[in-house]
Amino acid sequence: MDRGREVVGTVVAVQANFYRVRFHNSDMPQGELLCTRRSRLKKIGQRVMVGDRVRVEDPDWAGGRGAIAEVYPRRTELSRPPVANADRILLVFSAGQPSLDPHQLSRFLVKAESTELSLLLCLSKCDLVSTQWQEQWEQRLEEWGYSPLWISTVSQEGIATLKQELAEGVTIVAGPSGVGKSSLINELIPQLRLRVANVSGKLQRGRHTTRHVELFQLPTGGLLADTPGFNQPDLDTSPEELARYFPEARQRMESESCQFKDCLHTDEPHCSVRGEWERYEHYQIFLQEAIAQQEQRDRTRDPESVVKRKTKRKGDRYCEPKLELKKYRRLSRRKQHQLLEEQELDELYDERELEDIVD
Ligand SMILES: Nc1nc2c(ncn2[C@@H]2O[C@H](COP(=O)(O)OP(=O)(O)OP(=O)(O)O)[C@@H](O)[C@H]2O)c(=O)[nH]1
Ligand SMILES: [Zn+2]
Repeated sequence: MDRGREVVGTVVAVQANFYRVRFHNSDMPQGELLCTRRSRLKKIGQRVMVGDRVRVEDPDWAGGRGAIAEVYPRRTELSRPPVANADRILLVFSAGQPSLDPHQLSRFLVKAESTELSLLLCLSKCDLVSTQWQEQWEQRLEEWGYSPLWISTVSQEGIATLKQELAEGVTIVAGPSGVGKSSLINELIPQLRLRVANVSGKLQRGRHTTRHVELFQLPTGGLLADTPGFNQPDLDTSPEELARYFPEARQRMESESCQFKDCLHTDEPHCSVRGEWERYEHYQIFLQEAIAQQEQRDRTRDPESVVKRKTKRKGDRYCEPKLELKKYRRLSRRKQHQLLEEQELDELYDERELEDIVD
């Protein structure tokens, strides 16, 4: 990969205008370089994200510095947390302490599904629950469309399997507070604890600010993003899309379509989704939320340009994004996030902190 004066690597952290780029070749003199972004990229508005594959020019191995000259096309892109090329979400929920809350689990599952990345559900602290309890939940989750991996950092159950699952690609860890994410990450990357303690509290603090994302190298291969950025399960999906994020609803829609193309699966006639499945109730609750969010969004932008208004039976009004404009709307929202994040990142680190990072 080292073609004279350029190398290709992965951005593992973004700190103000600096990028930590990691190289996987064993023949590199060292694993990482602290890089700036060529002004040409700045001019064309090319953003550099954690997870980006980049070409670095003029690597100065002795000084540990370089300059990013090119960002390769992204396979995937998340805005919250801002990570490029992520492959999967590792959703961690605790089997006991705190106990498994079906409603909260459902929210996180829907949120994870909405990223369209692959999803791995881990139920942690399984040392605290009986096999019988596990079997019951396993059956229940199967009906939801999921097969969980039971893990425990105490008994080590599932840890080896999990390591294999994560050995390739980029994984984003998500899940509510207290379920054992930190314990799990320390188990997967034993060096990390050491490293966090060594860097004068800097990374430690970084890990707990909502904007900071960092990719850690797993000893068995693969990269892991530990970020609290994903942990507020605000759904942020349109009412029309919501059903797609329930495997049970997807399955029903695949075997038989609803009479109306824009069916929201509430009280429409000949709906294939409405019915006797456990999480239908969750669907209805999330739908009300999604409709409320949609209305909120509509109020804050020019309704003419983005939505067409419709009147449903019983006079309920709701808004539907015009199809051809939806794409544009998405882009522009992403753009907004992007600008905001760049601005906040710049504000987050002052000059003195920058010097710390460079040291
Ligand atoms: N019994 C049992 N306890 C565990 C296990 N894993 C973690 N814990 C305990 O659960 C508590 C929370 O663990 P953390 O790793 O801090 O959880 P977290 O998800 O990182 O929490 P936040 O930092 O708040 O997001 C700690 O007291 C751990 O010792 C496990 O497998 N079994
Ligand atoms: Zn329907």
